[in-house]
Amino acid sequence: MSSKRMKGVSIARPFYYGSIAYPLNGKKASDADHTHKWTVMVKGLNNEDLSYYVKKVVFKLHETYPNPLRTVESPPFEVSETGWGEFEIMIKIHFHSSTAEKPVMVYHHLRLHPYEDDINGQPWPKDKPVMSLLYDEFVFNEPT
Ligand SMILES: O=C(Nc1ccc(C(=O)N2CC(c3nccs3)C2)s1)[C@@H]1CCCN1
Repeated sequence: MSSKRMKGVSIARPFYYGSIAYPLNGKKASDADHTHKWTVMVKGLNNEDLSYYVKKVVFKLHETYPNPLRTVESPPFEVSETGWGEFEIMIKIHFHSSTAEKPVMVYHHLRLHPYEDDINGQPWPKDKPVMSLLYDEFVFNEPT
């Protein structure tokens, strides 16, 4: 493959972002009110290493969290916390200068609770995690 970047070509790279939340079910947390532990993340498909083109990811948590702006400069690009509620998390993905791409900003609504009962109508098991992951693609455009 030519090492010279071909003009007028777009390259799409898949990734997903979102959260996985686990009920604490009374287990220890930094704060007695915290009912869940959760992780918000940006991942490549099949655990692809995004650091080939992602330089860092900034997660902006709710302002009540200490140091709400969390910068992650190496994979895994994720932040784990405990808490009691659901809120919007801003995620800003920065690329290596070699890609000459502007940062990408996405918003994720942290989910701790399932939308409804389990798929077969049973109540959601109290220790079952809640995943909310969305698929997207970075599109790198070659200069024309
Ligand atoms: O929940 C919601 N907003 C939330 C903001 C922050 C939340 C949270 O969980 N935590 C703050 C964090 C800490 N507090 C002190 C030390 S760390 C643990 S929840 C909204 C309002 C109702 C519906 N959604």
